[in-house]
Amino acid sequence: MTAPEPPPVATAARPASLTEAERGPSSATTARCEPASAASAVLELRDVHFRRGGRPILRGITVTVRAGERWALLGPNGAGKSTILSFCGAVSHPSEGTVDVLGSRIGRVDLQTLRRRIGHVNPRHPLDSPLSATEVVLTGLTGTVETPMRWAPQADEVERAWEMLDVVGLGDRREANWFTMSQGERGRALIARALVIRPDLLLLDEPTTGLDVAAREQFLETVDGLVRHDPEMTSILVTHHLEELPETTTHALVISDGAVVAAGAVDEALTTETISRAFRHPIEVAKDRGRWSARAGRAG
Ligand SMILES: Nc1ncnc2c1ncn2[C@@H]1O[C@H](COP(=O)(O)OP(=O)(O)OP(=O)(O)O)[C@@H](O)[C@H]1O
Repeated sequence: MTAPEPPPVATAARPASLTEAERGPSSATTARCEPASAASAVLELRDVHFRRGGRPILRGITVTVRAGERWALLGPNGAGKSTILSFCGAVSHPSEGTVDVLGSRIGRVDLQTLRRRIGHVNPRHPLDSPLSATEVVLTGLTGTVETPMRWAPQADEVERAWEMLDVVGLGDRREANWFTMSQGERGRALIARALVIRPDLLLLDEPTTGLDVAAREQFLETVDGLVRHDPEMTSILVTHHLEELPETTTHALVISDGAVVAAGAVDEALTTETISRAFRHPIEVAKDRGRWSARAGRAG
């Protein structure tokens, strides 16, 4: 999945509405995630359709994410995960339907302002300079990849960056050079970068891509640790792999071919039936001590 890093300026005008034929199956394929608690909605997608070049990419996605929930977004290649994440990150608009992020309707508000409240962890962070871990985290405050010219952090901002490096277990790596940091350290530094703005919503876009098993486990521990640090944190983590889900995941949205297969409490949404349907292959889903696994089902 290759969700775009939020661009620095608001995006283009809303595309024209879809015709009925282009919309494809709507209510029939829509799984609604009913609110599990009275917590306020952080994100609401209602009957969202999206098309590219006339081709339907998303078909009737409806889901509500509430404060303090930690969602996983799963589905096979090309299912539409990046496209959904681009709405969650206030990067683009649906062709039809509504998206409310942090109480603001996408298409009616300045997206750049909204993005300042959203932390985005993208393991393909395109940094080309030998910034220190502290400097990388500080670029979260400027919303840039590089440190802007003539910008210098205030003392309290540096303190905040160090605090976030402590949270992700990199307290002793403040001066580490981006070029010499391991993939795992980079991933954790990017979480600190996302957290430095005190986001109301954290998006993790296939954050364990490229990590070896030890680094992956350390990364997942870090993600689980965020919940202890801030139990109210709302997050959405995108992955293809059930093994890459943090134990603290509370809900899941499973999509396939642009439509919802399952949405809701994680233990109900991630089952052998829903994952097999989404990936169009018999897959046995198991959960052991808080972690999920998947293996191809065998005949007999
Ligand atoms: N720029 C584009 N132009 C045309 N079609 C695109 C473009 N980007 C994505 N698509 C199509 O939109 C569909 C959904 O893509 P999306 O990237 O959202 O899926 P994904 O679930 O994130 O996939 P992956 O896991 O492979 O990254 C796919 O069929 C893809 O081919």
